[in-house]
Formats: sequence, C-alpha cells, structure tokens
Amino acid sequence: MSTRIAFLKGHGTENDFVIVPDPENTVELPPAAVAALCDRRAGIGGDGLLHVVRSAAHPEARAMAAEAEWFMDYRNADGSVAEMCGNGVRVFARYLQRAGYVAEGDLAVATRGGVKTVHIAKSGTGGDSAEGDVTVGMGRAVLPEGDVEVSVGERTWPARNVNMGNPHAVAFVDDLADAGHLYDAPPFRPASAYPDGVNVEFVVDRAPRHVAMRVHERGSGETRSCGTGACAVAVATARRDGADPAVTGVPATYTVDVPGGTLVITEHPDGRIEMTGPAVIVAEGEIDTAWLAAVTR
Ligand SMILES: N[C@@H](CCC[C@H](N)C(=O)O)C(=O)O
Repeated sequence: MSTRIAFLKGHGTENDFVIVPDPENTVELPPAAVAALCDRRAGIGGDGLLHVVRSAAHPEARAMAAEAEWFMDYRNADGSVAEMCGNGVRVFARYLQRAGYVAEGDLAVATRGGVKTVHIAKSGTGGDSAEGDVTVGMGRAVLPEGDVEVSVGERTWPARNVNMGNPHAVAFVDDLADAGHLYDAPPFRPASAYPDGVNVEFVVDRAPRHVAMRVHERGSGETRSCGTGACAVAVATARRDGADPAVTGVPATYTVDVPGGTLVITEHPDGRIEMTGPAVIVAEGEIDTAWLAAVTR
C-alpha cells in the first residue's frame, strides 16, 4: 500500500531545497532516497534536502536540544551530508514560521556545524509564503594556512581556504565566465587541504565592498547561490582588502551577488559573521512512498 510523506519546496536566492518535515524523525532518508527526491527530472528537484527534525529526536542533535528545539539535518543533492547550509537554514526557519512552530523574531537552529541563531524579519506581506529577509548568525570563519589552487580545464587559480563549518576554496578571477561550465567539481591542490571535498567559489569585484560569485557546491554541482560560500567570499575579500575587523575594530559589510540574487554579509570585530537574505516557500505536496521505495531499492 502506498502512503504519503508531506514535503515542501523552497529557496533562498535560488539555492533550492526539498523540505521534509519529520519532527519525530520517523522518515527514513537514505542517500539514494535523497538523491531521487532532489533529481530535477525524475524527482522533485533541489540543490539539497532539509530534513526538519526535533533535536531531541535525532542522535546527531540530542546534545544541542536544550539550546535549539529544531535540527536541520541537511543533505546535498547527491545524498551526502554537510555540516551547514547558510541558505538552507534561512529556508528552514521560514518553514518553521509557516508551520506555526515559531513566530517572527529570534530562534536557534541546531546544525552539524553547531547551533546557529536566526532572526526572521517582520514580513512585508504576511501570508503563507512570508516574504522578508532572514538573518543568520553564521559563527566565525577559520582560515587554515597554506597555499591552495583550484583548476577548471587548463586554467588554475590560487585560492583562499576558508572554513565556515564546511570547507570552501575562494578564487579571485578576472571574469566569472572564466570558470566555464562548471559541470564537474574543480580539481584542487593539495589534496590534504580538503580531505572531505570542497565548495569552490569564483569571485569578481563589482564595486568597493561589492563582489559577485559563482559556486560549484560539493555534492550538488553548480548552484545559483551558496550562503556559506558567500560568507567565505566576504571574509576572503576582506582579508585581501586588508579589512580584518579583528584588527580595525570596525565591522566589514560586503554585498555578494550570486546568480540567484544578493546576500549581505557582515563580519564583526569579534569574528561573528551575519548573513541576511530572502527565504521563500514556493510549494507543498506529498511524496508517494511506493515510488520512493521503488527508486531507492
Ligand atoms: N548551499 C549551502 C551549502 C550546502 C552544503 C555544501 N554543498 C557542502 O557540502 O558543504 C549554503 O547555502 O551554504
């Protein structure tokens, strides 16, 4: 007999996600099921999947339950897990708001990258797909020492290694088109810099404190936005510009254009990084479990 699992679809600057609400963690989502759901032709389609679970009900989040009621069990489109997703956590918060679990204002969300603070701005229009921005406290960036290079085809660029809970390589290029089609994950060197793979950002300047980027995401391919990637880009650009808030004592705010929109990133003198951008729910429906069982068999 076929039963149904509720899902929603949402995006943040066109980084799009299948959302599976499962407060008590009863839905089995092996990697093949996630990949089938994220498939853009044979499934629902998404850059990743947001499994919405109460922290107390998930073994990876139980220790965070006192701080954050909800756990973002984030999966990439290929079914792999990731520590953190900056666009995803905004969309996750928007779902909680729409479902009536939280109101506008502040909440905490548990992720594999630790507890993140989220602020849902008052919506301009209200309603189910609540417009308005969501701000996330993304934690602090770690910048491992050592030279890194990334390549696309015959071209190679030096890159900055930035860890936002998940790994990033940020390369400044002359033109975003230089990165070509980005069908495949850009090779990087040395292998030891990213033992678990990497998200690669290509960046150009637009104006002072205003950049544009493209990204190839680990586990998802080229996407139209990456929130952790935009933070990594803002930090790498600030260091390149000699604007380290820890040194200057002044917050550094960067506008980061991505193919799917714009994110605003502020790094504070104590290292805290805040990211603000939209989060939209666009649809909801039901997954046929007979189909899911068949495609994951
Ligand atoms: N799109 C996300 C990042 C998702 C995880 C990433 N692909 C990884 O494997 O680290 C974002 O908005 O941050």
